[in-house]
Amino acid sequence: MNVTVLVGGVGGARFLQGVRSLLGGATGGDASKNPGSSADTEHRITAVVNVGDDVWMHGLRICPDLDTCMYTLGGGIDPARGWGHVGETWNAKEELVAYGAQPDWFGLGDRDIATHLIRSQMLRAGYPLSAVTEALCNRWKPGVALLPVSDDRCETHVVVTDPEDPTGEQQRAIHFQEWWVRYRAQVPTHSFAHVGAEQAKPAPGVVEAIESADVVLLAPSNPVVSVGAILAVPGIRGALRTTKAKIVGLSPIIDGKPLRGMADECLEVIGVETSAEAIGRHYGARSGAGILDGWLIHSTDQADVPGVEVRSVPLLMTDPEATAEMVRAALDVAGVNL
Ligand SMILES: O=c1nc2n(C[C@H](O)[C@H](O)[C@H](O)CO)c3cc(O)ccc3cc-2c(=O)[nH]1
Repeated sequence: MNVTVLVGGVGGARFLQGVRSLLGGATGGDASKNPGSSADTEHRITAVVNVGDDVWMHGLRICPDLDTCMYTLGGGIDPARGWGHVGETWNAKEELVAYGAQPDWFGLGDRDIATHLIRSQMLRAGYPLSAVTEALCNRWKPGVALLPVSDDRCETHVVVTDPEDPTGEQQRAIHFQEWWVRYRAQVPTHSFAHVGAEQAKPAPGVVEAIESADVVLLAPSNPVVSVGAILAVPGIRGALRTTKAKIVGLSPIIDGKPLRGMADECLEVIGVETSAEAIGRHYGARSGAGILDGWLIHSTDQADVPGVEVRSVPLLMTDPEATAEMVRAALDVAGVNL
């Protein structure tokens, strides 16, 4: 069975652990990566990963969502932070601060820098991000195929009231990372822009992964800056609207609020209420103008999403096994009983 998952940051990576735990994590034909499964139960898992958070910093290209998925599935993630390496040190960052180098508000770990050096070197040599990601995954062996949604630059920038402007009247666009890390979204925020989206194309294999899937899952990632940024790449929404696969989303809202991250701040900016129902309606039914066939919500939330089958199950990703049960429920809504 082919399962394709649209994922963003920390929540998305945790969700992928559950998908891999349930489906064994072969990435197509290589049973050695999936010992114990026979060929006929081969499952292919493809993650289409957000690149909207990607940023050039200190001359290095940083891809937070791809790296968080790669480190989480590869066993190198710092579980408390949810990003970056476990056992990380920060000497290079301290040296940069000593030089007065800006930005000084972004945590570049020494081990993490090796990933960015390899990636930046390969990008400068002309390799597309998808090839770079494949090369990095040869080391980390995530057990699922990690595809950037696009090889093109398609960064999320945020229009805010300029915190440096004493009059409080100036607006300016800052990179998502500055909004997220430096300001923690605590500045008056007006809109998001997916810079470069108009010219961006889906990366090789992405449309194919959606069109050839038996099931497409929307991870419980941030619906605006993760899933929304993926949908902003021309061709993605069209592939979702035409695939024969059932599309099932999982709500990132538990008990009316996001578990981590700042989905509520992001949703407020685009005028969507922070509720399982509002997000389900925001994604919309595929029988209408939207992309959902099914919508999983947490057991204590309610949602009526016209044209979409709603199922209420525990959505707390306490460990890969609990997440695997969420995935099982999502596949069941898609009509796949494992
Ligand atoms: O809150 C923070 N998040 C940091 N993150 C997380 C990142 O901002 C977010 O996880 C994603 O962009 C949102 O999903 C990093 C992720 C990386 O891959 C590399 C470096 C960082 C550094 C920080 C940081 O200093 N502070």
